[in-house]
Amino acid sequence: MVRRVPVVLVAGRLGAGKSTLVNHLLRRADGVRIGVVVNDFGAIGIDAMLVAGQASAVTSLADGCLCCTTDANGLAGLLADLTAPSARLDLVVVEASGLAEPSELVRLLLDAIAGEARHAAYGGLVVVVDAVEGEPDGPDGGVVRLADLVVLNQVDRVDDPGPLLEALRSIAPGPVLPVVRGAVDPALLVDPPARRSPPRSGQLSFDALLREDAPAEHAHTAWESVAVERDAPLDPGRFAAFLEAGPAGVFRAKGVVRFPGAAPFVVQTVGTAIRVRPAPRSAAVAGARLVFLGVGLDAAALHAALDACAADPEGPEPSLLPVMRYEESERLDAV
Ligand SMILES: Nc1nc2c(ncn2[C@@H]2O[C@H](COP(=O)(O)OP(=O)(O)OP(=O)(O)O)[C@@H](O)[C@H]2O)c(=O)[nH]1
Repeated sequence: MVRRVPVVLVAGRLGAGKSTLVNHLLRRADGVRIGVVVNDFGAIGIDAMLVAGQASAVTSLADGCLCCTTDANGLAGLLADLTAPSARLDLVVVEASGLAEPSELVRLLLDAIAGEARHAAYGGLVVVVDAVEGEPDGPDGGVVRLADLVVLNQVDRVDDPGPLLEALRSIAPGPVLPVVRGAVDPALLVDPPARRSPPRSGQLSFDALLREDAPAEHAHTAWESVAVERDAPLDPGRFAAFLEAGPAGVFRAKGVVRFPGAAPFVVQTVGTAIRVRPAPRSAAVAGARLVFLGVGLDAAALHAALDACAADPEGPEPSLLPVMRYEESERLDAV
């Protein structure tokens, strides 16, 4: 089965806690092999030094701001190396300098995925906001509006993070996670090895996700998952519109979906980034099996939304175009 390695961008202003978050991910990796690209502004490479020794692979772009790196041998080349099957990494985290422009970083990453870094997948833009300094109406507001996941860090340093949390939730398109010392569970970003496909060929990891759905075991972990199954095919247009709208609180979604008159598709989303590919033969579904990961999920609303995506059983076969727009190329070697 084709395997792509998610690449997560971690941005946020100076001192927000990006390095702390990356280090937390590395410490909590629990078997997940993480590669880190650190973008230090200036040639000293302090941040790279601070994460070195914990990551499976650490690479530093010490020559300046990551968003200025546009040559093919820059970010794209690095990501191509780190996500190659031979590197055997599960996740790559790019820690941007506090000076990098996140929208440019996302563009660079997507260009890299479309080009040289063909084994990479978009893993999301994580924006770290400092609970003391963060002002959604200030400079952070613009970045927060782009984030697939907002991490409200340093909540231990304020008496009541509630108002800022509410303000961020009102402008962020994705979930907002309040944490101390960047304590984000890596399982929110990537499937942990124990939950990945077992050796039996073709079985999909979301099966394991359904089984091992127990995020509450970690006190600091505030994310949750909701599984939705449907017996009847979905309408491609309605389902695509549902994903494009970005269901409230959802950071990642994955599963298998069937549309009228077509073989099943594997669907994966990070924020509003959607990827679709034909499902392996073993993934037989009559309608849909989906798992949503996020913060503050409304299970009833997700179930109702999927109900509203049902195809009209009496109607003509709908066009697959709204979904096929998101089909990823199958030019990868099977790995
Ligand atoms: N009290 C408290 N301190 C924190 C927390 N998170 C990070 N810090 C501290 O805040 C300072 C800045 O954290 P970093 O992780 O270096 O921030 P950064 O965003 O990587 O900073 P730059 O690399 O300069 O952009 C460090 O001294 C951390 O130890 C937190 O949740 N609570």
